[in-house]
Amino acid sequence: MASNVAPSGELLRFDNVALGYGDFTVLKEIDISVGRGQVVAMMGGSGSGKTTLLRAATGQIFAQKGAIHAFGQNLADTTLEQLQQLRQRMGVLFQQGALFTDLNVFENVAFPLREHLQLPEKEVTEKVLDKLNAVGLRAAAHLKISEISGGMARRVALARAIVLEPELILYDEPFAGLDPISLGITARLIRDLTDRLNCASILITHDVADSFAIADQVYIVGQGKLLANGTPRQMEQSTDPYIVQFLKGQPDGPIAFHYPETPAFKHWLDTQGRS
Ligand SMILES: Nc1ncnc2c1ncn2[C@@H]1O[C@H](COP(=O)(O)OP(=O)(O)OP(=O)(O)O)[C@@H](O)[C@H]1O
Repeated sequence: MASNVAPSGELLRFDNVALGYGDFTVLKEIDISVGRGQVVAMMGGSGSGKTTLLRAATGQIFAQKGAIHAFGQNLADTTLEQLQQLRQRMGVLFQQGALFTDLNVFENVAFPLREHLQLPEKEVTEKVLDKLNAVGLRAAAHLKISEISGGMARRVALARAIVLEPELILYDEPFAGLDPISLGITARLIRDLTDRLNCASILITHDVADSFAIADQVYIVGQGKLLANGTPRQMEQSTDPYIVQFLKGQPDGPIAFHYPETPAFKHWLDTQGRS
């Protein structure tokens, strides 16, 4: 029983976890702990398994080995109903946080409230305007999605992700494709929302400068495992060649450009008659 109870404030925990698809293991020996009030950056090269970590945190895939606890509950031991209840305590912001184009800004943000809660209309209005205010778009509530910019659409998607006041918010590359100013604003916003909602935020990101400016903890994955974790300052002081290459964006170093050849690839190549 004791192992089922999260230490105070711990919202997500990975213990010696291996993750993958079928018999393919993407990551192994992963230990992660995310506490209330923390902003955590998950970094790593392309294909290193960042999205896979996010899928595991939301129970879309399960650990091949080890245990994943969200809100103190082992995800592998939950019923589908329990898993859905846990997911309601999470907000997920995908890179393409698709908005409903036939609904205006207000109705997009109101959507999860109407789906999950039976609230009086006055309360819906209050909650939606409050979240739109938090992302600086209160006065855009009436606009159609076709009338707002791409950067604004991201912020509407963010307001929608937080409208149910999740305890854990997962962001898949929240900075991708943003200009430097919007990027800085979005980073600040993630920090402020985390503090204001007293939730935890996990960001998958490639952006070192802006995520380091707001993160409490950084995890770097690569070569099938967790390469490093610590505060941004500890990462900056690392002399590990992989970390140095990753943080400086250097083309030459231990990070391979080529996707590794797997048995499945070799088998496919054989069937092409080109081995
Ligand atoms: N549904 C799937 N089935 C099989 N393999 C998958 C699946 N999704 C991802 N993979 C493989 O898992 C590995 C990690 O992919 P993942 O999407 O987690 O990487 P990532 O770090 O998020 O990459 P990027 O930064 O390029 O988005 C890759 O080798 C990928 O081919």
